[in-house]
Amino acid sequence: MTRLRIALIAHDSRKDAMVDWAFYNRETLADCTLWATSTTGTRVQKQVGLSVNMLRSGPLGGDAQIGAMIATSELDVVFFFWDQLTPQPHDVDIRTLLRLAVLYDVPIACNRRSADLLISSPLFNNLNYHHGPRSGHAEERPVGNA
Ligand SMILES: O=C(CO)COP(=O)(O)O
Repeated sequence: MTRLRIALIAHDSRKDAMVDWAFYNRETLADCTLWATSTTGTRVQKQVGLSVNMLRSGPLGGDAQIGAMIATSELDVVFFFWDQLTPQPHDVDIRTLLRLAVLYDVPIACNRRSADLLISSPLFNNLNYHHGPRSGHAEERPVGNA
């Protein structure tokens, strides 16, 4: 079975939650290839002991790198613990990442309970297929399909 390719991202106020969540799910995550924005990834690597491929820090382009990886089918799942109460200087990059995840039908969990549901889903280990952009859109479904 090919390893799932996962991105981990957390805003500062959500990093403790990400570390806690990654620790709880460390056995599952250890079987995946992990990518992360650098501050998030450094904490997960040091505090959980998982091996993480580091991208740039979010404000320095890390979210944009993850968006580009989604567009080139290099990621299967994104866990993004997002702070909804603090303005982010790189908000435009964050929105691009979210837009591309939706466009490319890549599962993305933006809070802890969604992350819990996603990682515990019976479908989790079968997420490394890719539809390509727009495939979920009604106008591209075969005629006759509900
Ligand atoms: O800003 C981020 C996501 O938008 C996260 O970046 P860091 O992991 O480098 O803090």
